[in-house]
Amino acid sequence: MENSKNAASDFNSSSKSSITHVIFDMDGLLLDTENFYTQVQEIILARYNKTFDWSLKAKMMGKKAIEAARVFVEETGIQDSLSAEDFLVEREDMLRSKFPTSELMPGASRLIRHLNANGIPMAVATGSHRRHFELKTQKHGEIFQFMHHIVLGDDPEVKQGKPSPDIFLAASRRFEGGQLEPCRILVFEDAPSGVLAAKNAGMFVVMVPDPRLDSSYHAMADQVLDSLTNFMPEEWGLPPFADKDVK
Ligand SMILES: O=P(O)(O)OC[C@H](O)CO
Ligand SMILES: [Mg+2]
Repeated sequence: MENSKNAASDFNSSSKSSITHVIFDMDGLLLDTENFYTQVQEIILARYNKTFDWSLKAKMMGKKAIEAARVFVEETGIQDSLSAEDFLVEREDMLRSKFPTSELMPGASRLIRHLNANGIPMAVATGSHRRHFELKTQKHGEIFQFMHHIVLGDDPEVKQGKPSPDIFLAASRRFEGGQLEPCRILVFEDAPSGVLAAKNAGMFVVMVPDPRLDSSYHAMADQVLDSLTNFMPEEWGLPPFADKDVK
């Protein structure tokens, strides 16, 4: 799938070289946390003799917790037995025990360190709320400290979760100098809702999807990679990796 859609090559050179700032999604992009949600949701659905699949996963991932919960109970038809609010309560203990074990996705550390070393301002925009963010990043303070700021799903400026552009526009406003032209921002995302949110904000998006996600979702992204390790900064006018930067 690497570079299976390389729309960067479709852009004129001024667009490609206009990137000055980067915004990262977190779950499933920087951190390998999406499998935790999948495992827990499989367990809960099994109680109702139903199976969790990737068509449902695609509709939930990237969203704020309550928005994803509503999708879960409605799409599976269990809303009369389990409300969205009760679903969140039910999964909480399982998630809280898993999140502190979160690992970085391949290539995340290398890319963040490279952009930081080259003075590229970075932010995180995640649907995760504060309590979950703290648990997930417990082991990764060293990497997240390179972010100029972090916008969370329960931030007051994020009225609606992804695919609304709210979170990316809020992240853009908080860079030095205020709101940037959207074409200067490159977003990294794994979720269909997140890619759409970034496009709704007018930004460029590199999608790094799970291979189980239906490829029809790739069409929205400007570039699709099978791993952050395959990102080539120079395709976006950003400084290239030096040979010494180990993947
Ligand atoms: O992918 P993120 O970082 O926006 O997180 C969203 C949810 O918490 C998980 O899908
Ligand atoms: Mg994500």
